[in-house]
Formats: sequence, C-alpha cells, structure tokens
Amino acid sequence: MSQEYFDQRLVDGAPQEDDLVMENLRPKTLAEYIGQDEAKANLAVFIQAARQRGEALDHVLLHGHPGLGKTTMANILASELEVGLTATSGPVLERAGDLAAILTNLRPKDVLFVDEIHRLNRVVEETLYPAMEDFHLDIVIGQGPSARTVKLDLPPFTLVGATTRAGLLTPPMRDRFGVQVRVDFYTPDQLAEIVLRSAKILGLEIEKAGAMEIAKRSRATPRVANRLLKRVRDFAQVQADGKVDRELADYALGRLGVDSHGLDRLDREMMSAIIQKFDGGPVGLGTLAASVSEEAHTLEEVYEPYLIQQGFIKRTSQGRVATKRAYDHLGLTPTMGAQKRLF
Ligand SMILES: Nc1ncnc2c1ncn2[C@@H]1O[C@H](COP(=O)(O)OP(=O)(O)OP(=O)(O)O)[C@@H](O)[C@H]1O
Repeated sequence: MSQEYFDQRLVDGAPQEDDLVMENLRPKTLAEYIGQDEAKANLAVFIQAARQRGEALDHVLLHGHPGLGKTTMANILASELEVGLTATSGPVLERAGDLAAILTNLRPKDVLFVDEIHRLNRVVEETLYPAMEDFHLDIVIGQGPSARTVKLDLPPFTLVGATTRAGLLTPPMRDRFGVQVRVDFYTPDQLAEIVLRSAKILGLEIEKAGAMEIAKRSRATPRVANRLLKRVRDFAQVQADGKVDRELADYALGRLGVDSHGLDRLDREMMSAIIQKFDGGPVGLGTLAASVSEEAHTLEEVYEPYLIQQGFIKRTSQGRVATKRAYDHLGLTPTMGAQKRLF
C-alpha cells in the first residue's frame, strides 16, 4: 500500500490540502451547524450566560474523530461570543515562550483554539495550567542560581482544546476544562442535510436521494461527505447534465471505489486479511498491520474507528476479529472453526 494512495484516500476523515477549497462550506453559526443537538443546546446556554455576565466562557474541550467538526465548532463559539479567535496546535507550541507570546497577545475574553491538545509537551502544558486557572503565567527569567520566576497577568480568555484522543490527555489537563463536549459520528440524515447545504453553497443542483447516497457512504463524517460531493460534482458536470441524482451519485462513487457502506479498497483489504489470513481472528494489531503493509497506528486511528462503529470488526483482549457483517459484506463464508469461535 503506497503512502501516495493513503494520502489521497477519499474517505479519510483527516484534513487534506484539497479541503481548503471548501472553507466556505463551514457553518458560521450554531444554528447552521447540523447535528450534535445536545452539545449545541448546552453550549448555547453557556454562551448566553457568559455574555450576560460579561465574562469569558469557561474552557471547552472538544473531543471526537477527525473531520467531525471540532475546528468548525471552535470558530462558531468565538463568533457567537463576538470575540476574536487565535488558532494554534499542540505540536506547534514547542516552547513555553511560544505559548506566552500567544497568550499575552490575546484580547480580553478571546478564544484560543489549540488543536491536537493531547500533543502538547510537558513544559508547555504545565505553563498552561496557571494560565487556564487564574489567568497568569509564571515565566522563568535567566538560568542557574540567578534564575527567578516572574508572574505575568493575562487577560481572561477561553481555551478551546480539540483532541481525537481524549484518553491521551493528562488528568490535570482534562480537569481544567469546565465544559467537555464529545463530538459524535453523524447519522445519514444529518449528513444528507450537510450535503444539501453544501450543494446549495456550491450552486450545484442535487436531488434528495442523490444527497442521501453520498451521505450513506461518507463514514458518518462531514468532511468526507463534502469531499465526496465535490468529486461527484465532477462526474455530474463531465459525464451527465450537471445534476446529481441517486443514479449519478451511485455511478460516481462506484468509480471512486467507495462502496455502499463508505468502505474503500483499504478497508476491504484489512477486513479480508483478518478473514482470509487469520481465519477471522483474533489477530494482534501488529501482526495484522504487517500483513497489509501498513503502520499499526494508522490501522488503529484511521481505519478501525469506523469499521468498529459500523460493526465490521471487533476489538477483543486477544486482538481484532471479523464479525458476521464483515463476512456478509465481502461475500465470504466463515470456516467451521471461525463459526465456533466468532459467532
Ligand atoms: N455540523 C456540521 N454541519 C455542517 N458542516 C460541517 C459540520 N461539521 C463539519 N462540517 C464540515 O466538515 C468540514 C470538516 O470540519 P472540521 O474541520 O471542523 O473538522 P474537525 O473535527 O476539526 O477535524 P480535524 O480535527 O481533523 O481538523 C468543514 O469544512 C465543514 O464544512
């Protein structure tokens, strides 16, 4: 499996360069943000309360798989609060000084968005604690015996942290977020609504059934839905009359190798490896990764979440196993041994 193919994987929830063209598809207000109803309703209350008190909103942690709308939500929070937003990410903040420079430039009540917050290094993370708690920084000036700590006051601000791996956050970090929001996978109906909204912005004619076909194959992820819509639009323009109906969407997605459940060649390869090379499993992650020439963490972070969520594979203490659904989807029959072990 070449890295090149992986980079271009249409159904990957992680951002790709081409997605930048779709910036204008981002919803700008809570009302425009589709789905995540419970989180939206709660956030609307917290926003209103903070505004009425004239205070900064409490720190917010957004966690969920890539492409589910965490960055979008952070931007919406800032715009609903009518404050500025400064964006950075865990791996970019290498030194405490990088963080200090950003924090001292914030205006009162601004939002600081830190993507991939689980990737902050220890020194930066510890610098952040007093900033989050009492809005001050402890800066060490000088080195050795002459070093001294200077306390620097900061404007009150809201830290919005996003992470795909809430479990990797240290407990003291997690505890400092007063509001914690889990961003969930989307239903096909919600994704169809997102596709219809995006098509309208793009000036593309689309039928409801066409939007639903794209939605069903988007791995429950808005970023994937928008990306597939863009590719389907190309087929509609070049090989049809420019309009997307169910038949055209089905044809285009078939050409793109995205099957009826949103699985691509790599997903099917992983599932059929479990079934055909390891008799349905259980197989350890490392062994499975080697058998499909892929990195273990890529399997774990990119492929697995959706396959598990959809019930194609299961994670057990002994390793990964294929489910009946995986056999059915690939048209394979379990051996007697697999039958006994798995079902
Ligand atoms: N609830 C939503 N309603 C409409 N469109 C959405 C929604 N959530 C996300 N999108 C669309 O999906 C795209 C991806 O969203 P976003 O960049 O916010 O994802 P993310 O969760 O921050 O991912 P990552 O953490 O990988 O950056 C956006 O361009 C936006 O247009």
